[in-house]
This record gives sequence, C-alpha cells and structure tokens, in this order.
Amino acid sequence: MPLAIFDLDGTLVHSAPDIAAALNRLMARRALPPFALPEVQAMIGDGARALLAKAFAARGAAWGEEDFGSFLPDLEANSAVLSRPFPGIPEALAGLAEARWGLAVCTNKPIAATRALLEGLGLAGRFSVVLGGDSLSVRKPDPGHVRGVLEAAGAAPGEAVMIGDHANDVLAARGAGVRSVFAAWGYGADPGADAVAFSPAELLQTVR
Ligand SMILES: O=C(O)COP(=O)(O)O
Ligand SMILES: [Mg+2]
Repeated sequence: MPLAIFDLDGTLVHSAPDIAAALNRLMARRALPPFALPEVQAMIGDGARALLAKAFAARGAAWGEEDFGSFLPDLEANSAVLSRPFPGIPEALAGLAEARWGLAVCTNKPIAATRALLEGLGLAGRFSVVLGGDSLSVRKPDPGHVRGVLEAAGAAPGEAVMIGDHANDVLAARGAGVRSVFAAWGYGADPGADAVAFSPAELLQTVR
C-alpha cells in the first residue's frame, strides 16, 4: 500500500496562531515583548524546545526548563483553538484515502500537543501512524524519524512519499530514501524537494 507521510505544522494545519499565542503568553509571564505571527512562523519546524531557544535568543534572554515546563502544557491545552486545516486538506486526505493511500504524520511537534491538535480538528482518525518530535530519540531532519514511521506502518521507502513545508521534512525523507513533496502553502522555503505542490488540491496528482 502506498503511504503518504505528512508533516503537521504548516502542512496539514495552519497552527502558527496557537503556537504564537502560547509563546506570547510565555513572553508575557517573563515580561518580554510578544512576537508577530510571521516571526513565529519563521521559527516553527524544529520542535518546541528549538522554538523557545530561537524566541529567547531573539529577545537576548536566557531560558530554562521551567519555561519549557510552562509552555508545553499551555500548547497542549490550547493547540486547536485558532488552528485550522489549510483549505483543501480535508478533501485531499479523503481523496488519498479513497485512492487507497495509507496516511501518516511525522511532526517535530511534541506528541501530546500533536494528538490534541489532530483530535481537536477531527483529523486523528485519518492517520494509522502518528509520530511526534519526542516520540523517538531522533527527530527530523534525522532520517530515523521517517524510518520510524515506515516501520510502524509496515511500508518500504520506495512506496512512501513525505509531504512537508520545511527543509527538515525534505532532508529527513531523502535520508530515508523516501520521495518528497514540498508544500508551498506552508511556512518554509523549498530546499529542493522532488516535487512541489502549490495547493492541497494538487496533492493527489503530485504524489502519483
Ligand atoms: O512544532 C514544530 O516546530 C514543527 O512541527 P512540524 O514538524 O509539524 O512542522
Ligand atoms: Mg512544518
């Protein structure tokens, strides 16, 4: 069975508004200035700890485990307040399922927040395998993250395709021997994926 492996933030879901809101609540608790949405979008893709590292570096401030310890539960509890699937994503997933593609998620977002988001948006039932940034000892761009999805789904690299909006997605896919499609509607820039999709409506044709 062919397998479509999706990145989450910036690919399936426009989740930056909730990530920005949780980050800015942390900034407020720390009496630091908030970030605008485009600034936050540019910091998404390497997981929650990396987001905090970039945000505090931008403010010239130190951060510690207590900041992560207050940010993470806030993100988990409020991951699907403002977030919505990108237009055309529910239809694209339905079309892929209809065409007998297996569907999986490989995201650097922490797994608890990932499950809360997918459930909150009614998307969880679509995916047979969901791995977050803290599900394994490695995460994208490490190919082991994609390999973990392949193993859990019982799929060979050659029958899978990874769809993502970040260099990490393309690099992890390439390292695992999986073809990549760059999601041009997301938050990143194309690092040289095998193909580019400009909208979710193109996905079924592009992965074929
Ligand atoms: O939460 C992040 O930083 C990244 O998440 P993604 O891998 O779903 O883009
Ligand atoms: Mg992404």
